[in-house]
Amino acid sequence: MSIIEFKDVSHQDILHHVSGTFREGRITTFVGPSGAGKTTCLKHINGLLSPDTGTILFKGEDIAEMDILELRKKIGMAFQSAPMIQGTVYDNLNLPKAIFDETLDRDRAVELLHRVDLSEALLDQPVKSLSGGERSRVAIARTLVNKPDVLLLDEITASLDYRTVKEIERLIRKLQQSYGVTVIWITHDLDQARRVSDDMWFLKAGELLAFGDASFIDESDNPVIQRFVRGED
Ligand SMILES: Nc1ncnc2c1ncn2[C@@H]1O[C@H](COP(=O)(O)OP(=O)(O)OP(=O)(O)O)[C@@H](O)[C@H]1O
Repeated sequence: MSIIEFKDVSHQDILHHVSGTFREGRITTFVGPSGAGKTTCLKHINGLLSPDTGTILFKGEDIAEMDILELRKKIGMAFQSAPMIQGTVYDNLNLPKAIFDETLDRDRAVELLHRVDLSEALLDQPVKSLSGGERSRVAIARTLVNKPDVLLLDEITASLDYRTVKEIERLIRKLQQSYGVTVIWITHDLDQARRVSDDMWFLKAGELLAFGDASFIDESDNPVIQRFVRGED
């Protein structure tokens, strides 16, 4: 079943009549050349950007009609450059609650750290003392604070070393399998996309050329996709 659907979405000169679905409980990876519109699509899903024309449905409801803060409770987002505020790990995990004038229980904060395989000893550490991999995990834990149905992740493993990249990949899979969360993410690494995707969306120059089961990336007879796979684009 689809959890999010784009219906004929256009945005400035960046996205052109994009129509496609994201299946519930799956990991979908955006692939395609630089500047294809991947990040722009992602930002449309949690209302950071709005379509000029067309509609985006979340569980059948037009997100333009939804309360934006409620939408962002249901759709958590972490960027590569996940902005961390100065302060402790707890301060950062508390941010999504603070937006609603609420406070995150410390017990819940510890539980979130465990979910991303971090020790509770980190809770009162300043974030600036963390390694890149630990920061990525805190960024992911922060997206889980409001128990979202969907996680949006943009390039969260860029600039991490190979071993840490693999650990974060395992974590993404674990979150999907253990909690049934739908993951929609972007990576520039096609091998990584193959390793971690159930589904893919292939974008080129703002057009969605293919979407669905990830196997299409290696089986497509579309010359544009074939060139991308050969590393020629
Ligand atoms: N705020 C903006 N105003 C105008 N153009 C923008 C804006 N943001 C992005 N663009 C342009 O839109 C196009 C798509 O950008 P986007 O970042 O969505 O692509 P992408 O596929 O994520 O690229 P990359 O893989 O390089 O991150 C690019 O040509 C970019 O220069």
